[in-house]
Amino acid sequence: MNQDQLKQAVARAAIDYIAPKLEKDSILGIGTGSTANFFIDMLGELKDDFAAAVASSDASAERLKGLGIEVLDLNEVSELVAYVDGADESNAQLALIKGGGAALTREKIVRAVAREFVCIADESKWVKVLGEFPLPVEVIPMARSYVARELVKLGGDPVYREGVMTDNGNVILDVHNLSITDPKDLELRINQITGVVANGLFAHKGADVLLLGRSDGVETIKPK
Ligand SMILES: O=C(CO)[C@H](O)[C@H](O)COP(=O)(O)O
Repeated sequence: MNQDQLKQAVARAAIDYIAPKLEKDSILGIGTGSTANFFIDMLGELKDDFAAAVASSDASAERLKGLGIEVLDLNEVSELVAYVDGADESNAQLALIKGGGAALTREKIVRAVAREFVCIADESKWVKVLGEFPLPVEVIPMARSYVARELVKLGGDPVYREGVMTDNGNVILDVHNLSITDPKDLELRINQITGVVANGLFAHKGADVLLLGRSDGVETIKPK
């Protein structure tokens, strides 16, 4: 199976996982990226079984609306039955790196409101130690150089993602060459740098379940 087929398989597994949890008034949180897109496209099948969705990006919101799924502003919602999204890396504790698609801040906010985070990923995202994928950090534009210098002090090599502006009007620094042995600690340290809006470590609130697509099937993984 190629990577896209694995992504489709985990999207299908997420539909099967979510379907029994949906009630007529349920609101679902939906993430961003190519794996999330496969999920969104299949979610059309269930659109009469839940009330509405909240999306972590404008792109996902448009895709959902295109299928006739109502999209709500998060401020209108007090709880999401689940949040379904992809990841750039996951370790065995289901601490994640996210933000390859620059949507990390909204993803963190939507995830915070969700009862359960169902992560969907192909096996290329499964790692022993997080950090081979450069860690995205969303930064207020005027703080970019200052934050970059502070990230160097933490041992990383930040690279400005040129030409990219987030849905919140900010910029992204991708931090290379980190070996993240304590994701919870690093998540807090980076958040403490003035000018950082959010970083792509989902360690304090990681995934509750990972549906991991392998060539021999989808594995359901709970945090170690
Ligand atoms: O965090 C994300 C977007 O900000 C995505 O979930 C992550 O980049 C994975 O993307 P894909 O499913 O396309 O591999």
